[in-house]
Amino acid sequence: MTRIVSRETKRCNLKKRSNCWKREEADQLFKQLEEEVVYSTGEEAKVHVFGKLYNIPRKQATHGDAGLTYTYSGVKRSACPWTPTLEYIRDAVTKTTGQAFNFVLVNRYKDGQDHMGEHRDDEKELDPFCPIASVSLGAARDFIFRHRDARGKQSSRQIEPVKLELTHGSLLLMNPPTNTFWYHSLPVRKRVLLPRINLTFRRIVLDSKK
Ligand SMILES: O=C(O)CCC(=O)C(=O)O
Ligand SMILES: [Fe+2]
Repeated sequence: MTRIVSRETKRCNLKKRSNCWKREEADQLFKQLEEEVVYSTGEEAKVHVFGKLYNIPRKQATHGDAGLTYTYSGVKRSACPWTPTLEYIRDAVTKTTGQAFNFVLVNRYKDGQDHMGEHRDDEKELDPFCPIASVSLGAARDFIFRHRDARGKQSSRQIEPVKLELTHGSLLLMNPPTNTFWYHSLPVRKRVLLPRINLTFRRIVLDSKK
């Protein structure tokens, strides 16, 4: 695992393993996920921004233990059952990290036009002591972290963003308290023509189980 450093090392606590899965295995996992994952439609495929509903610029699915729900961008999503491939990847991530996960958010970007805006994974139902484990398959994409005090023109501090490339078969661990102090985004990359699937394994505290 490579530790990713910034001047704010203690707070931007990331670890990356580029070759968690070899090329052939990663190809196979991508193919299986394309067959198994059913992406949200209707209300669940939208986000609330300042009281309005918008289509998200990618596809999303949520899977996890029975009964779990997760509110993301103002829309509540319930977890579909684990598929065999998601379970297989989850178990491999648990073996590598020593952490148990009960939920995964799947994001599918059809090409470089699909993206994710700057945000923190700071939902109240997440276990604050558990890292978020991000598995990437398919096209490599840039992933950018910006410190909360260094965003926008009127920012109070000058802290360099942390830029990573998330490649096919890689695993990125976002350890606490990264998501308290750093925002992250997956920007548009017009030259990327191929799809990418990202899985973020999370631990939801069971109080939020309904
Ligand atoms: O696609 C990615 O790598 C980012 C996913 C992400 O930030 C999220 O699911 O919250
Ligand atoms: Fe995120």
